[in-house]
Amino acid sequence: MVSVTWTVASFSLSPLQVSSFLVQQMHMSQTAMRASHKDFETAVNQMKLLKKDPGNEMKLKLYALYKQATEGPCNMPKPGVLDLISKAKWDSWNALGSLPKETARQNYVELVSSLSSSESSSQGKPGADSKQPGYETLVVTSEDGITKIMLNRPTKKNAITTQMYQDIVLALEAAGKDDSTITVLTGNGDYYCSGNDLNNFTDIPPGGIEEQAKNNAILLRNFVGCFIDFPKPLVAAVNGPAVGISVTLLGLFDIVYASDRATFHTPFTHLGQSPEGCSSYTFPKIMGPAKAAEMLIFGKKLTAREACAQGLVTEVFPDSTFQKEVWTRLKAYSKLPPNAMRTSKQLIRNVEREKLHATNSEEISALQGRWRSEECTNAVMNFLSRKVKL
Ligand SMILES: CCCC/C=C/CC(=O)SCCNC(=O)CCNC(=O)[C@H](O)C(C)(C)COP(=O)(O)OP(=O)(O)OC[C@H]1O[C@@H](n2cnc3c(N)ncnc32)[C@H](O)[C@@H]1OP(=O)(O)O
Repeated sequence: MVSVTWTVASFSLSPLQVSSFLVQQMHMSQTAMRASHKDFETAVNQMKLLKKDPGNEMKLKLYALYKQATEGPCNMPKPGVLDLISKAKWDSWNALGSLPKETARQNYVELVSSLSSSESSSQGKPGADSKQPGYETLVVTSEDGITKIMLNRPTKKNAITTQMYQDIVLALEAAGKDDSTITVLTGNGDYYCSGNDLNNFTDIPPGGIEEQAKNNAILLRNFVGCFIDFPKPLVAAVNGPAVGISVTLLGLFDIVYASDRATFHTPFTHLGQSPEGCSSYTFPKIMGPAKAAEMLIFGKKLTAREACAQGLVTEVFPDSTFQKEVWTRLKAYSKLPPNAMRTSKQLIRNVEREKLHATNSEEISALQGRWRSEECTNAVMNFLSRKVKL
């Protein structure tokens, strides 16, 4: 797939953010010393050396300032509303109005300089997203008969990128074949997972939204299929709030342990979308049709205790002792005879395996329609431009 992105001084831009910051930029440096063309060139090169992605909002600001500094006020026709990326670029640049080129240059230089210094001062600090060799955004460890797959984008609430869907599939395939007896999925940081990374929708291939919907459908079918067919006991350690697909998938796990800080939220309607992860089948079966409808159609958010009362969660632990209690329990389970555990899991799953795959297919064809809809496009745009927070 060729992703439609912008490259400004080595960073690809794929966001939707129209920030009032851009307007503030117009006034920010009017009294500051003017940056020379050489300072500007140095800043452009400095951007190439940054190790950390500065985030979509910042990339948009830089894009707009760069264009203003090099070409002057926005002179392009306004793109159509469905051309999300071009529209966001246009909005950002256009918001700079008649900001003089020299001021834009100065603001660009200051912004890059602040990025460089915050990067050098935060190097090695805990809490930042870190990359493990092999996987971009997962940490996979195997110990005491347990393979742990940890989502590792804490600064983005562990939102699942396209790459991450593929990495999770690879990690599950490997875990299914390794020596461990139990596999655990969990999140790093304060969130378990905030669901699909909504920026995935801005990565538009040459064939446009149609092709994007087809690619997402293939990705999702394979991803959910892996959970349906996972051969060993699969446990979710829900360490914090869970949103979207990270909630719906829970119906395919064998055990779900949750911190009492966790919440369970499936805002599909708000996003102009429909349920996935086989939840249109598993949720009514687990909690009854009325409770399932309130979650899946109306986006009702459940606390951990409510989710437990409704059968989606196996057990809730106080957040302060969550890790200790869960891992002690799992270590004991991992010593049980592995083949007997696998056989029992397979027997339970075989009863409804076909039904689950059929549900997965049906949900995905409904979603393909949703992804092409204006309701979905507008909702995603709203989130990415921060007009609403779910
Ligand atoms: C291709 C297969 C498709 C499968 C479809 C699946 C359906 C779903 O999963 S639907 C659910 C999608 N998820 C959401 O709608 C959640 C969106 N996020 C939020 O509402 C909020 O971020 C939050 C409630 C999760 C957290 O709010 P909080 O104020 O605590 O933190 P923020 O400042 O908003 O987040 C920090 C940082 O993380 C970015 N981020 C968080 N979640 C997502 C996400 N799902 N997609 C993209 N980005 C996300 C957020 O933008 C912030 O980034 P910046 O620091 O760069 O602003």
